[in-house]
Amino acid sequence: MSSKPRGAAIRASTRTKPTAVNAAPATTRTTRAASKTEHAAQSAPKAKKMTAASRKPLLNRANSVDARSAEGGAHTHQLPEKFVIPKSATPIPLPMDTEREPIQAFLRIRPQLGEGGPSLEPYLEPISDTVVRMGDPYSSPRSRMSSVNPASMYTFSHIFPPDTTQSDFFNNTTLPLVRDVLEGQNGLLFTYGVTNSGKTYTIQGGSSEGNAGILPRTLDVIFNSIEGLHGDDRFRPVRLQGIELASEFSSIEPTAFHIPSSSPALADILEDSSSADADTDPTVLKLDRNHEYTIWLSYAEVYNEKVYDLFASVDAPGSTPALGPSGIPRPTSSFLALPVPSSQANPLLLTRKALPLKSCPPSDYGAPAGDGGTGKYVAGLRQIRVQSATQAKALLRLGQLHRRVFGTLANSQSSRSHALVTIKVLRVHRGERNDPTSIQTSRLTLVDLAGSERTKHTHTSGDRLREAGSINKSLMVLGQCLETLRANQRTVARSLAAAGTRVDTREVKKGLAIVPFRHSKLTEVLMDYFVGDGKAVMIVNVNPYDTGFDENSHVMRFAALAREVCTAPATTIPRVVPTGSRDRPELLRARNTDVGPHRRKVTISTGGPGRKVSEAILEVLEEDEEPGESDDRDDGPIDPLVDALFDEIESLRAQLYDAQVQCALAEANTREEVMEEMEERMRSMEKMYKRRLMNEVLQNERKMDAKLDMLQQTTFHNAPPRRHDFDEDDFDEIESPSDPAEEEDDEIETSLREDVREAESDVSRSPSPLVRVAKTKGKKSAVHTSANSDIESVRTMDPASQQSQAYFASQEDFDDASSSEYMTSDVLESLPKRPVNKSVAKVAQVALRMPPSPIFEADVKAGRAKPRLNKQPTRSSSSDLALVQDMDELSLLDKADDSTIIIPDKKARKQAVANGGPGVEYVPKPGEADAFKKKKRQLGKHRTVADDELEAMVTEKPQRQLRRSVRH
Ligand SMILES: Nc1ncnc2c1ncn2[C@@H]1O[C@H](COP(=O)(O)OP(=O)(O)OP(=O)(O)O)[C@@H](O)[C@H]1O
Repeated sequence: MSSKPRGAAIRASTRTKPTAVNAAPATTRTTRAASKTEHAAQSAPKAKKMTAASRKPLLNRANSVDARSAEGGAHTHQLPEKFVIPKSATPIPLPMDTEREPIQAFLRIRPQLGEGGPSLEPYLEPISDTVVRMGDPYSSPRSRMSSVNPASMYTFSHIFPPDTTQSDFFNNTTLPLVRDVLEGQNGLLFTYGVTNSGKTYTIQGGSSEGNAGILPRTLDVIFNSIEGLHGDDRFRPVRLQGIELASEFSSIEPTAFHIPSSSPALADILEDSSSADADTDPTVLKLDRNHEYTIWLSYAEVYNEKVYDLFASVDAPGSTPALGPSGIPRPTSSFLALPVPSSQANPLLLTRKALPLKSCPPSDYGAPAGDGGTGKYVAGLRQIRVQSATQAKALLRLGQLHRRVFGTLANSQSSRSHALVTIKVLRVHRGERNDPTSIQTSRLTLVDLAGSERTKHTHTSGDRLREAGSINKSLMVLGQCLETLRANQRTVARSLAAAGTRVDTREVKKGLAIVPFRHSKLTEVLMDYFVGDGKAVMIVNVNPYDTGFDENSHVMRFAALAREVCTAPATTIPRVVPTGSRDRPELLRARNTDVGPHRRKVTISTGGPGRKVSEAILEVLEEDEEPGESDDRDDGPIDPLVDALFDEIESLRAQLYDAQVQCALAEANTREEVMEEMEERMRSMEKMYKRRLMNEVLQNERKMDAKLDMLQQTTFHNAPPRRHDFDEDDFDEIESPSDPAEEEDDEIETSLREDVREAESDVSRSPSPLVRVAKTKGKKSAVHTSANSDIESVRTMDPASQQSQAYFASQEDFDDASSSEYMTSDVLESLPKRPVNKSVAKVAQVALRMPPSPIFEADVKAGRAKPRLNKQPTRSSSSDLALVQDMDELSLLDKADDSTIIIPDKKARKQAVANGGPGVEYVPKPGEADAFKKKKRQLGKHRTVADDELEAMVTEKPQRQLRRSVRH
């Protein structure tokens, strides 16, 4: 074992050289790091040489904005105004600490994709390149449901607008970490955000050219940079930091690929040709060429609070090589090579085993035995050596396929597990390649966290609910760890400030809170990055058009919290688990509710444009880690009570969700019932109004017919109208609905009765000849007086009324019965009030244009009546008179008119004479026919005479007949 602190010295000398990319921040950092490492080199004990990532004080790095602008400014596209980031006048100061480095939080805003929805307003507005304002678009004033302030400001290390290219994003967030890992430092990068916010796109990238994410770019840059510097694989990494002699299966050679069987295999179904190498990143970092590098990959997922190896089934070397559809050699997997069963009855059973977490032995860190390690490793996680970026990408694709197989296929586009890709770099000086103690180990872990959505937005149940619960729990624990770390760091800072340089660190540490890393597998795996050394970068992905404003606000608050946490040497102290809590079985039971293998069926269905649609039914068996396999040594703070409380929170969350679902269902049911009731009501109302309308139409028709009859009688009949023709019974007949079904509806009946009452009052108000007949029976002496007064009143009327009055008055003069009061002005006035009256009014108007009856004319000629027509001449009074004369002749000559019938009216005459009292007798006028014309009664025949028909009948027919008579 060499006693020279060569590793540190070489690192220092390497890092003084500026790299080709991102030179400015590298220079700044290198200078300080060099002096620190030189100092460390002098004091570092020999044993520390095994520790690849020696604890170096990290400095706050320059924000990547400068680098970005130095590269010529990537954001040349036209952005929506909201996303044009103004140059910040006052840069937001990041917390500076020479001993610690805060977690860097970058915000990436997802663009609005053509998702078919309306163009929405984003609720994020960048104020500067580090500050963003977030305002709830749905709450002004503040929404009842929203638990966050309507508008909040959040500060990030840098904000990347929606049009940031993958290349820019990588250069400014991940490239410094890649350089660090190649230089021996650990790094952690994790994406955080709600579902569909672009986390996977950021890590893995899109399918089109130039859209490769930070993971493939990282691999490209690493292999570009170590070109010609590959080491051998005599040693391999174990655990977190350890190294051991490599076994023969630790790497996959290009020749180790084999051709799959001829029957369709899972791989054929799952293979996504779009994920082929679309593009590669050409960036090359300048490295110390005295070193050799070997790169190792591991791929784990944390699903339902269990850790699984996504490379678990990758085939060992010696298999037949295989080529993927894109022509790129690919590793194979015993799972994916399995042929898909043709029958659905026998699903393909895949089994995988959860891996336990164990504490790293102190020797891995070069610490003396008895000292606790700072981190945990996944026991049994395969670490595979890769020799090219292509090979590494193919291997990762394989892991991704495994993730898909075991993931939620129903939710295949969404990550339901946390995926952790760890790239381990073993670096050794060429001159010391045989000395395992001189090998440096560093690792970069890229984590694609599952979406932090709330269950209520994803309508999850069953397995999905379980997944969501696990995701939320792990993220919640992560947040609480960060919160506790921040609080502890503040406590330490306050103690240091208060006590000056002389402070008992043991006393300070006693006052620190326990960081609850062990309450979630995710935080347990990542613990080393937070309490050990290295650098952590958090990428916050946000979709500002997403409906989950509240969830995004929580993400932003989480980011704000993370930015205040510094990654530093452990601030936690090992605590002995309280003995009492171990004896509390209910707490332990609460913690181990998920014990036992979990079985679920998965249907994989793929296809699409240009691809065959295939389906495979799998049964997935997820076995737990062996009891006792997990490292439960009291090397870290753990309190079962806290664990139980976390579980309680989860179960309460599930209950809350259930309650919300119940509420939503109840609300939906109530809405549906109300809707149905409303619809039923609407239907019955519609029915009722239809019936009512029909009744009204029928009623109007009857009324019109009755009034037509009445008009006909009063126009052509010289005898007093018979009560039978239009009396109360007729109205009763009109009133009472003929259809018994109509009586069902009380409302209609009431309405009808009102209508009829109105109609009755109309009728009673109108001086109907029939009514008057009833009233004036035996009052013949008054007839002429009344007639005279009416004649006088005509003079004061308007021309139209005068015309009607004149006509009826002349009729009255002519009639010897009490027909003196026909339709007077008040009747006509009342006509337009109701539909029935409108019709009657029309009839009346037509009747006004009718020629006077021949009987009336006879009276006129005999000088017994003075026609008002002469007194009140109308437009065509002379022609009317001529027409009347002609009609007189015509009616006498042509008795075969089919529209009228001649009936003797002896009875009516007799009645008139009888009514006239003693001494009254009927004197026929010269030429007067002993008959009257009566229009055929149409009432009972259900035939309605249209207005125009009636008019034609009344006006045109006589003219036609007149012409005929002239011809004769
Ligand atoms: N910056 C971007 N530019 C273009 N498209 C993007 C961008 N970010 C995300 N997308 C697209 O948005 C969709 C959702 O992204 P992605 O799957 O990465 O979300 P996610 O946060 O990983 O979701 P989940 O947590 O459910 O896995 C994808 O179709 C992706 O291609």
